[in-house]
Amino acid sequence: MSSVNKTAHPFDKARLEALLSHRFFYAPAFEIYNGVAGLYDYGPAGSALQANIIAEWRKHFIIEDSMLELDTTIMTPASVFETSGHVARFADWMVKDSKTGDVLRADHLVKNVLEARLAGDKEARGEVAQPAENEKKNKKKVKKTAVRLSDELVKEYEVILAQLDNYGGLELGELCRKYDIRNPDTDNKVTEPQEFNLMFASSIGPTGKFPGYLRPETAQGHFLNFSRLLDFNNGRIPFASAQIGRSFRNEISPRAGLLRVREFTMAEIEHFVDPMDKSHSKFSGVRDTVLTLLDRHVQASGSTKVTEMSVGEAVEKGVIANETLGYFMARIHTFLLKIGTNRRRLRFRQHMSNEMAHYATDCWDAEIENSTGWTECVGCADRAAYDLTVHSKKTGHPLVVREPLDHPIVTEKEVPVFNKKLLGVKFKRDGLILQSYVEGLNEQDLFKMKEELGKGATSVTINGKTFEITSELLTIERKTFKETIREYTPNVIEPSFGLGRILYTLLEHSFWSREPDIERGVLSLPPLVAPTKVLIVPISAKKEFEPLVNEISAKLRRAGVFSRVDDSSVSIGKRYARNDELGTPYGITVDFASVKNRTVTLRERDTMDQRIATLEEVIATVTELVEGGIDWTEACRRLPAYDGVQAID
Ligand SMILES: Nc1ncnc2c1ncn2[C@@H]1O[C@H](COP(=O)(O)OP(=O)(O)OP(=O)(O)O)[C@@H](O)[C@H]1O
Repeated sequence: MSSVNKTAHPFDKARLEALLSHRFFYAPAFEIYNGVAGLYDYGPAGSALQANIIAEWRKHFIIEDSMLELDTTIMTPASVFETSGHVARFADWMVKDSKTGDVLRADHLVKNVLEARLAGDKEARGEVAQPAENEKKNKKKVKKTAVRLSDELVKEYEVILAQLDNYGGLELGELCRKYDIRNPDTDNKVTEPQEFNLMFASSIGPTGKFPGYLRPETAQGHFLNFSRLLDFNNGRIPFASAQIGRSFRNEISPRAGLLRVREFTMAEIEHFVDPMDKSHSKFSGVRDTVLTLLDRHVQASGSTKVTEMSVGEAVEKGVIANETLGYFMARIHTFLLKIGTNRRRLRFRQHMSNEMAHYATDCWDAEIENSTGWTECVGCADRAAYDLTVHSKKTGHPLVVREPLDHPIVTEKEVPVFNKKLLGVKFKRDGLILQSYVEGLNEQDLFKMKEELGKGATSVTINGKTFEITSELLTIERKTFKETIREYTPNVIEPSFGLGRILYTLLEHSFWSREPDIERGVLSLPPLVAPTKVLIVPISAKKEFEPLVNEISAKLRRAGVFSRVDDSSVSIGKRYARNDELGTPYGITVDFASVKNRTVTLRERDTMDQRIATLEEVIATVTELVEGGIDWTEACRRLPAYDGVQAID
């Protein structure tokens, strides 16, 4: 078996982008109308890759944990987002170039400028070599100049960068002034940060009187259907709902390809759990999963040093707030590795206190490193009872769990009992004021009143008016109550995935160029998610290959393996090179010997190793390879090597 050196050529973003565009993974939407920033169309390869990631997501999360899948509407009445807090708070801070009026996202501006200054300082100190040409191309960032900074300033910049997500508009404005942060494109000063709401506003119906928004996340659709979901789940908790669908955010300046777009596919889970018990029945199965963690205390100290820790230990030590949150972090980790994310480039970063939504109790982002730095690809938050509580309060619809108690709770209480007739006669309409006042008294005050009434009479003063109360008018009685139902609002743990970010970072992690020819790009996508699993390559387009090619296609189809035939007129080598760029892991070549002997060759993408065997053996092996039952080493053990010549008996 040949070995492969995937790092012989350093990562070259421009080459990857050219490949993705040329092979139509995705492209700017409305391109022939000059495109619109932040909107992309996926082509056949990108759509198939996304569909395969989604299919695995469904298996890994929905099927594994029997989640309840939903498909709720995108267009949402404004009242829903007023209640959820999105109308008031779903915003980013923007600044404008004081002369050109160009708009920039304030936190991104601070980050890009300070990072460029730190890089310039390193260069001035001679700590880094001049970047290679292709490294420069990888970073379409702010231009850096080799200027030496004081040690104090370096420390200050590092602390700011480690806590950037913690800053609001005021602080970002102060940073721009204090460190003279300007628009890097023009060197002009920028204005004070202003809030910009990221939701796309719309109007439902012809009157213009019914405002709506395109949803910026799928979550509200889960919360609004909570009662139905609970009912579907036979009134039992915990359970989780899941939804895969489009979301829309009017991002201020989307310039990072698929990493920041204005329309994207999300996959979200809302796990509803008892606030008194956030343990998870399957936690023991993930306890030993080791995660790379960057907790909030480390960030607060201005560092980005990560710790490797098992989920079990992190929950025990209180680093991760509870078992359910830990369970999902471990499952997210396993999912991302399964689809091909590089483990060394994956970490979980905890939100700092200001960064977290005010109602959330703990929140971790799965961040994936790529050519732009570390990018949040999955958010995993404990949203407490916030969403269900606010929607319930607004609509009057109870979004609660009612659970029969195993052991009813029996309590005794003092209860005021009025002689209603006498109350009306004596105090007329003010009687109601007195009644509600007395009913609102606590146990201790009622007890005191009872004692006084036992002596004949008492009095109370409400808003300056005194009420004389006799024991004929009011008695305080001790009554027994039996509670058989516990009613509570569940808490919600929410893993929220952005599929475009996961897909793009996966493409970066999979991309390399073959030695010695840098032009020969390869995408080493795992068979699980590769758009096409097997390429069938007849040596030429001659009619005599057709029956065998059709037979192989049909057999692979029957085995559930997605294949394509490439019988174009270019050389076999070129056809394989094209499919290496598409990430196709296996190729079956059909030649004259195949027609005669029913033997075909099987090629593996990364090593370019070739094996030879009968059509049936090759199909059985490739099916197992695609299903993940065996790896290429095992396939090599089973099938003899092909030395480049097929004997024709
Ligand atoms: N503009 C976007 N383009 C692509 N994916 C996005 C975008 N905004 C959010 N996502 C994805 O949706 C997931 C959940 O959204 P969430 O609201 O937690 O993101 P966010 O904190 O607003 O992201 P950011 O801070 O990067 O703007 C993110 O982890 C990310 O994968």
